[in-house]
Amino acid sequence: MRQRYKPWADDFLEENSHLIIPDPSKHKNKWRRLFGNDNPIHIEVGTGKGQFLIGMAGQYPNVNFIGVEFVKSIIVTAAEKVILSEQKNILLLNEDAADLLEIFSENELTTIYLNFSDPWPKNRHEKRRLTYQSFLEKYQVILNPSGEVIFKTDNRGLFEYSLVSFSKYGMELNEINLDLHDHDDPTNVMTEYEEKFSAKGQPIYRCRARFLNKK
Ligand SMILES: C[S@@+](CC[C@H](N)C(=O)[O-])C[C@H]1O[C@@H](n2cnc3c(N)ncnc32)[C@H](O)[C@@H]1O
Repeated sequence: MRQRYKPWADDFLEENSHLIIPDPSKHKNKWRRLFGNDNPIHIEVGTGKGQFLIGMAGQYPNVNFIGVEFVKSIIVTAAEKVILSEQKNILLLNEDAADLLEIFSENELTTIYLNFSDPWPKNRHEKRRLTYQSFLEKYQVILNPSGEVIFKTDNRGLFEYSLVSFSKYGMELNEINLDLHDHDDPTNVMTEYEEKFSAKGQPIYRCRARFLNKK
């Protein structure tokens, strides 16, 4: 995702620390307190510029949404959009998904969205894919027993890899969709990448996956 360098990004982060939460491990097991309600928590990992999160927050006002994005300049763009949207049920974290276990406690989340995750097509980069086993291990801990991972992508190779990775890990696969836009689904909130790729006529793949044996 291309972004301009934003030299003022650090100041922006500091001024908006109510939205882009610094030192998030302090809130481990206390995220609902920060939202000021007892609603379920859904996170998007690799949230990009925030379009999906804002759309979902509007559609589901009784859900707390958290976007995790490790590129500072991108999360600043997402934050600017969240501020304009005036949605109160969104928080953002400028963090690496590799650190999710430091940020969320066991069973704290209901849903993890992986939208158009970077494919990392080279074999030697497999460990960076957000559906690699080491990430699944983290998702398994922080999702509650009925929680699920919902994965959307335009990338056939990453989709196939991820279905295998989920299955090998013993996850239950549900609703494997090979052309999400084949029919109108008014509940589907499009991400920036989804808009771009579906406008080019590319099929969008989606699946839902659940951990059967929660540790
Ligand atoms: C291809 S973009 C997709 C953005 C958005 N989800 C969408 O669908 O439009 C992937 C995003 O994931 C972020 N990302 C990749 N790996 C990450 C990680 N380990 N932790 C946090 N963010 C990550 C990238 O910086 C990038 O913004």
